[in-house]
Amino acid sequence: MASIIFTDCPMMLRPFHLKGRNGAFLPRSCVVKLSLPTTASGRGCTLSIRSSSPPSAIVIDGKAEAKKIRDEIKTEVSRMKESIGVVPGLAVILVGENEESATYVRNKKKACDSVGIQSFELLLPEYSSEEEVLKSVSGFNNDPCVHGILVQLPLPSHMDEQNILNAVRIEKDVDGFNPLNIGRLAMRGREPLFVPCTPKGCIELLHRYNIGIKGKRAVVIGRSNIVGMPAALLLQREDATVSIIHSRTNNPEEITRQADILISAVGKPNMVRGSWIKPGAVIIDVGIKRVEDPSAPHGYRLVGDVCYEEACRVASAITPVPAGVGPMTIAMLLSNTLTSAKRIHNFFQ
Ligand SMILES: Nc1nc2c(c(=O)[nH]1)N[C@@H](CN(C=O)c1ccc(C(=O)N[C@@H](CCC(=O)O)C(=O)O)cc1)CN2
Ligand SMILES: [Mg+2]
Repeated sequence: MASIIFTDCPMMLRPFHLKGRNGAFLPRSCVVKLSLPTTASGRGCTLSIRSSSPPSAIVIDGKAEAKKIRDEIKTEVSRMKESIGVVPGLAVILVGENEESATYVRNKKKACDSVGIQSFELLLPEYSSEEEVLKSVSGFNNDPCVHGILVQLPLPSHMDEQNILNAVRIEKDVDGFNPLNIGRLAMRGREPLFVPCTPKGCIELLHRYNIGIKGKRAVVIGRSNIVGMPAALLLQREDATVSIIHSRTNNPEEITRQADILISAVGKPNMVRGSWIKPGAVIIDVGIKRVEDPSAPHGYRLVGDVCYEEACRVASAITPVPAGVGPMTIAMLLSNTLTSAKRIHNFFQ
């Protein structure tokens, strides 16, 4: 069998233009073996191409970073338990039967279990009144075993979400959604007690990959209270020059093309095309949507806001969907809960 190796591929063949047997794009640096049909002499031929491809984006592995953070938290939780006999506790309130929310709540409970944080789950029916939810929040506010309280969003439409988030004691507001915490995040010289988990996870990923923020041009797509707005505030606190794009922004691609750091959090699959991205930019994709795919295990695939294959060719680094920002959200929730327990019990050794 013949084997030809090109060390400097003349065709500029980029491995990520090729798909492997499982249909996934091949990684940047790999050896590609091409099997050619059997020749008249009865001997087949394999071409091995070692590609010297131009750089493609580094994949920011949120799942791996989240695992490292969970391991650190687990150590701290057991140290706290051994030293002062306190186990951090997280209360999660889920109202209604939203299937995705139920999955996130289950995942949060599993994550708590995995690091030794005690979790208290309260499932309320869809038709609960706002007063019932407020009463539950108040119960957890006064429960000494609970150091963090989280109301899973979205809430059913008959409830005033803000009223309920306002009721969470700021010392236990591990989601960072209480207006006092958000207000402090927006003010120079003030520190919030907690920062919302998803934006905090985005910034943590940038730090962990040594991606500088100071002086950079950052663009955030989306202005939600949960992600877009706090992400913009956080980037600003890190001395980036920040622009926010929203549904009324004209020609968003002209603005995104100026971004050194682009965070997208709108939930519109593949909205951000390769042509929207400045070469070498860092892309943090917070969007996550289920897209029907009969060939996928559950009949759907998770797709981000950013057209991943196109972006990989332009950006210097990118978070995948799934396994990018999502796992960091839960890791930051555990981290906030531990911080809260330490603060409440003055455990600073
Ligand atoms: N009270 C809150 N409600 C909501 C928040 C929040 O931070 N606090 N954020 C989102 C949902 N969310 C957490 O609640 C969340 C979303 C996604 C993930 C995640 O790990 N995603 C995985 C894929 C998971 C899957 O298979 O479906 C990934 O991206 O890899 C975690 C948490 C809205 N509500
Ligand atoms: Mg979040």
